Amino acid sequence: MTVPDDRYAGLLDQARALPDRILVRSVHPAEAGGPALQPHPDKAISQRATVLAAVADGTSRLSNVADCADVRCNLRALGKLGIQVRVTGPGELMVTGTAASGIRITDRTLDAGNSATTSRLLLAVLAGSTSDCVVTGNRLLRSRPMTEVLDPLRELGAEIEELGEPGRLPLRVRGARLRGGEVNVTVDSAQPVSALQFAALNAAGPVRIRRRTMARDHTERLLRWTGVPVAQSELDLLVTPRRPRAFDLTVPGDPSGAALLAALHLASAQPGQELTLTRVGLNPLRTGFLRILAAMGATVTETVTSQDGPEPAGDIRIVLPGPLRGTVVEGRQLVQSAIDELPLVAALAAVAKGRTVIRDAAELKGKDTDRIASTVELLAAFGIAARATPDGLMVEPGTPVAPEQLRLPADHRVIFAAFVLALLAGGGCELSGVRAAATSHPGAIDDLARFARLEIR
Ligand SMILES: O=C(O)C1=C[C@@H](OP(=O)(O)O)[C@@H](O)[C@H](O)C1
Ligand SMILES: C=C(OP(=O)(O)O)C(=O)O
Repeated sequence: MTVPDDRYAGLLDQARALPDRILVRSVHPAEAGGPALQPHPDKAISQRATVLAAVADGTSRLSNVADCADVRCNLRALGKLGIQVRVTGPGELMVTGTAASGIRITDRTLDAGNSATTSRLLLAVLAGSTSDCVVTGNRLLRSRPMTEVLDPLRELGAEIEELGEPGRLPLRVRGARLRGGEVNVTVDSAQPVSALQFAALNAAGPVRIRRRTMARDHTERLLRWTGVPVAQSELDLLVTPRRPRAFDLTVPGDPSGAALLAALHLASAQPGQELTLTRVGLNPLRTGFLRILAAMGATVTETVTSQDGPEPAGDIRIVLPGPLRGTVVEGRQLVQSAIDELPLVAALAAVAKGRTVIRDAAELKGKDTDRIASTVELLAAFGIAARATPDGLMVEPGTPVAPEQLRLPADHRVIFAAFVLALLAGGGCELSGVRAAATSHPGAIDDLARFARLEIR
């Protein structure tokens, strides 16, 4: 996968093609007391904020927008719907919203690329519009399940036709007048809950969304902040249809990006060496990785320094006083709050004292790859015994040994875990397929270069 070459390329901050093959030569621990690091901007909030701006009343200004392949696909799709998106500086966008009836399609086929979030949010916005479009994605995305979004949208009256395999993209959406009512989300995932909130904005009456797990609540926070009534009672959300106000948002740093930097640090640091990360989103529904690190023996301090937008943000300090300990990661809410970081947990578990078990994470099977299988395979490539279980995996620690050459799967989260394992093994490992890191984080190789000597092949 390459960073899509479109009219946003070259304009946002990190726009450039990545190398596909790198040699991790050796580890060089970050200097003691080195500078604080700032993770890349949050992808999940960037995705939601751009779609929200597209349906808001007026022109919104977004800063520190994630420049990654998933967000580019999202922007390109919005462009095809006639939404005016102007890049005004690195990571800065001005987006002028259009009422559902004002969508002016320039191309009926919207390609979400690799991004399930983009595809699911688009399906919801289109379901209540006056347009007739096809939402599709790349080969990986076309194999991912869509029924968790399709079924409740249809209950609200959406007209969606499956053009390929049942329950998969490509899907044709003929815009319809959606009704209000009650819908159930029967998976742990945050995406259907977000999608249904977007659908509710344009429904004929309030929509109650019943879910079984609290997961990232960025959409509810953004909607409330832009004037849409979203009431919560226990796990249920009640969304009253309303056109959101235009807004001015600075996207915080990505907790997933913070997790990568933290894992690279822990894989290379001397005991007692500290890492400080700044301007990170500290939404507790996203920071489960920090709680898992604490359970593994790290000392983690979070300090909220800004709460003015819809999300808390601040600094994270991490220090590992002694060796990592194995842990049990379980419980749907904890798992959801660290869902994208579980491959990193498994990588660090390779050198922990004692076994690590991850449970309640069956959802990982429906990501860019089956992340349970690909994480187990990755660990095996480094000589670490890991085993897939029906809802997670088990890691028996050992001594990671770098394979001379390793072809990585097209899954950014597994690639990040490979970077951590390459450090834990002390380097000496050529990794190919690393370009897919651009899905969420084109700067991932630069992050790795802070902790290792690299050669671009
Ligand atoms: O809502 C989101 O932005 C996301 C939610 C998670 O997926 P699920 O909602 O399918 O768990 C996560 O894995 C994905 O990276 C982004
Ligand atoms: C799975 C991910 O995103 P999405 O579901 O949006 O493709 C991810 O970023 O790890």
